[in-house]
Amino acid sequence: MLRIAVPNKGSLSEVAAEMLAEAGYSGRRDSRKLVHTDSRNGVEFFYLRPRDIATYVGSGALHVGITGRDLLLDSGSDAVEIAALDFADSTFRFAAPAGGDISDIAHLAGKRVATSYPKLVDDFLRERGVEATLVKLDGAVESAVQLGVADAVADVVSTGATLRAAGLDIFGPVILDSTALLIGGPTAHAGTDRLLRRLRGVLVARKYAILEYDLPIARLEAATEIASGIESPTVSPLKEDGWVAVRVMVLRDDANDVMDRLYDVGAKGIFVTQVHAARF
Ligand SMILES: Nc1ncnc2c1ncn2[C@@H]1O[C@H](COP(=O)(O)OP(=O)(O)OP(=O)(O)O)[C@@H](O)[C@H]1O
Ligand SMILES: O=P(O)(O)OC[C@H]1O[C@H](OP(=O)(O)OP(=O)(O)O)[C@H](O)[C@@H]1O
Ligand SMILES: [Mg+2]
Repeated sequence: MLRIAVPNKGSLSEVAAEMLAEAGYSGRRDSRKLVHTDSRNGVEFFYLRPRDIATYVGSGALHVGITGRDLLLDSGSDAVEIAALDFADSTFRFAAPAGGDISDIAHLAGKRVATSYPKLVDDFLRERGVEATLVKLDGAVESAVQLGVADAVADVVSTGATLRAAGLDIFGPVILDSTALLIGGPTAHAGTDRLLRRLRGVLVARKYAILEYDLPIARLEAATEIASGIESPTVSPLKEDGWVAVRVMVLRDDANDVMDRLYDVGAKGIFVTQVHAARF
């Protein structure tokens, strides 16, 4: 069985569970359950704290796992990235009181920096020769400055709303661009490729739609320039002479714009349908 580590709590857990369900796996029904076997698909899910997932996978106890790049790097584990999963995008940044005297990483020398990701921050500052004191907190790091336990923070930033509310401004270089990942470790398993193909299928199904239209064959070049598809459009003859039916994948976000442009080059009966699952 392929042994997969999945987040049991926090912002990654729900999206990861949805993605696995869309990929055809069964999941736990009871949120207190720590292990779930999907025997039909030959996989066993272990529900673990996101922060611990890289440790389990890096040690070889579990074959693969879903976690954030920031958590992977902070763990110091030997686990490696297999694929990005297109959710939980964030940046990892320094922030300090707006209008204060810390606006560059050099200003952190001798200061206290609060973070939940001490290895990530320590590695970053050490490489740049900045000696600061790290204050390790579990969460809600943005409050550390107001509460007087730190002079600056290093934390996950998505919209920036949490920092703004705490009166903090981002400064310095981006420490890391993070996203949710499928990670792997030293224990290879033949089932990993199938899992990856399924997860990629979910990403494609979420991102793309199927566009179909009829077109005078003479306009085919112009139309395929507008929508060229992932590989190549499928072109079938229509009963009416000189016309073809075209089927092509388009980015969902572009679908309406592409439809307008195809209409302008003479396409008729243009419609878009949703992709429910895909394999590439
Ligand atoms: N607001 C956010 N937007 C995008 N990704 C986020 C956000 N907050 C946390 N993450 C990502 O989620 C992962 C952190 O997982 P974690 O379980 O700590 O989430 P959490 O929601 O902070 O949970 P907890 O409340 O237990 O701290 C990291 O990879 C981090 O980059
Ligand atoms: O830039 P924003 O969109 O405001 O999001 C960033 C915030 O989201 C996460 O907090 P979370 O809710 O996970 O709380 P935590 O700090 O206790 O982990 C993260 O740690 C930041 O605090
Ligand atoms: Mg958090």
